[in-house]
Amino acid sequence: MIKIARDNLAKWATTLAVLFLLVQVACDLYLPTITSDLVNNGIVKQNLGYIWHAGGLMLIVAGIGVAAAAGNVYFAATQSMQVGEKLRKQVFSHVMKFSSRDMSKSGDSSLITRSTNDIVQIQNVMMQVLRMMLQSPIMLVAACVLAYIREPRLTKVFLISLPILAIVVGVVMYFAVPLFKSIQFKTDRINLIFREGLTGVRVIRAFRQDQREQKRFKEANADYTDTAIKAYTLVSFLFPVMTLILSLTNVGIILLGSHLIANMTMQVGNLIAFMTYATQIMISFMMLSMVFVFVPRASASAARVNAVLEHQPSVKDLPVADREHLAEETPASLSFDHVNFRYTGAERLALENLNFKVTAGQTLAIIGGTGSGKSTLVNLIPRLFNIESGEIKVNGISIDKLSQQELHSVISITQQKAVLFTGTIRSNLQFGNPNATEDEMWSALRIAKAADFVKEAGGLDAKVEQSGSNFSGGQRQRLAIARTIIKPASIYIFDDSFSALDFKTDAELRQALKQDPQLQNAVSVIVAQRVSTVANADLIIVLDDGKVVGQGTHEQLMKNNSVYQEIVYSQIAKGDDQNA
Ligand SMILES: Nc1ncnc2c1ncn2[C@@H]1O[C@H](COP(=O)(O)OP(=O)(O)OP(=O)(O)O)[C@@H](O)[C@H]1O
Repeated sequence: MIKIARDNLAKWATTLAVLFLLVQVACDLYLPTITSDLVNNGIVKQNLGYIWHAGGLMLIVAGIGVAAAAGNVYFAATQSMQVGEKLRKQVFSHVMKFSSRDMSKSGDSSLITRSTNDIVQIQNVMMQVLRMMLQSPIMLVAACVLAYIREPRLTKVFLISLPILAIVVGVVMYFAVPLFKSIQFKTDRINLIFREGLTGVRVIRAFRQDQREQKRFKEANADYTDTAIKAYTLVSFLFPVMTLILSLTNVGIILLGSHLIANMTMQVGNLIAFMTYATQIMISFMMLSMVFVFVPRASASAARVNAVLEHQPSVKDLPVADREHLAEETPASLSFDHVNFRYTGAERLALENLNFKVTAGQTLAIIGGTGSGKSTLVNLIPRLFNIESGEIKVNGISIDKLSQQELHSVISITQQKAVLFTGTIRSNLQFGNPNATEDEMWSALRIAKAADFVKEAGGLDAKVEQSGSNFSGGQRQRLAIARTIIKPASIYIFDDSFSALDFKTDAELRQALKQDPQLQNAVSVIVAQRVSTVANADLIIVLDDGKVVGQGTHEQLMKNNSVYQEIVYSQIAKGDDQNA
């Protein structure tokens, strides 16, 4: 919390908030003294002039107090909201640097809770600190001193009430603080189930698992609600108990005070002032106790946000001085030299001893069964993961020596699951190339066989809903392909991007890609399950369980590779391979 406050609160605004607060506290503390003097010297002595004088002074002091409170609220609110804004920005831009491994480590639903709910907790506590939490200890100490100065004999009452109050607050905190901390983790769980339910709604319905999912959500929701009820009930219990203690304290003060007044050893005004100070002491104590509830909760949130901000992305760039750069005139090429890769914590290598080189104008195809490592291989090219040993070169330079930004600027990729963003067709294509002209957009859409349905949908400004849900799976893939080819790059990667296309469209699309001048000067990497998609490639790599079991052209592999032959024959047998 302290680190977040130090890094994100503007010093001048925070100082002003504290200064306004001090003025407000001074006014609040001065008012009972004026009231006491007004009663003792004005009302009791029937001195009208003094009453007018003290009344006027009261109005001025109260006015200054209100103005100072307004100033404090303004700076406390703007500062705390800006802390929230800065933190959300920092978390978002830091998470953007995360590799797939970093993302899966934190969990995306937890990252969402951290950047929303946790940051709200922090900003609320910042507000309370700048508003009440600084005020209460100052008020508490000052009111005790002033009450003692005004009437030391009455302070005996506090010797009983304050320890009782401290015990009540301590007991409540002991039980409430762990509950508040666990609320954050339970919010994560609700978000996780909610997200899975929303993204998998069709699957859930298709498998008739609605009841099971609803039960899972109901349990997590009930668990969260139970904890929240317990935590807030405990805290709410504090207020009536404190009010009771405050009332009893006032009764004690009145009993003792009336005795002193009857003995003519104390003035009525002093009793009124003392009671006001007593109320201020009790209220400050109550506010201070809230510090012990909300600060630990926000500290737990701050620790969760700091954990994200301090997490070092597993894929890091070399220091600027050690980096190499891509030369514009270098022809495109991609090479793997004795590359081994293992997922973190895995016992076995996911990819073993990969060796190949493809140059400008060539197509590399990767084929293999489910889980053989095809996507893993292509994800190594943009360095989404670090390899264990060996070397990958793009345009002749080792990818470890390039900044990720520079590397990504020459790679254009369509992932296995086509991801579109909320907006329009135009904004999605501009993701690939922000400077693309309308002609270039239509050309990319034509090559990707997407122009017809885009025209029908209303053209480039047709809406794309969240995740492209208003388009079919095949349409989404074609739009993702158009976005890939509109980007000028040296390496084009299509990770199983043709799987949702029918054979005819698949063949037409590959033909169109072959004729595209941009792709003719680049390396194309195609991952596929269908032999028809890969048959014309310059180099085909056959993967099986992370190992290269065949490497060559379609003709070479048909002659001497049993695994490839098996794939081809199984597809012919199924009638899949009409175009091979
Ligand atoms: N993030 C990950 N962490 C750990 N293991 C992973 C991860 N991603 C994939 N794997 C494992 O690596 C192996 C290869 O997976 P990969 O996704 O590369 O296969 P694939 O050939 O692309 O499969 P498919 O054709 O089904 O898409 C699988 O055994 C998979 O379980």
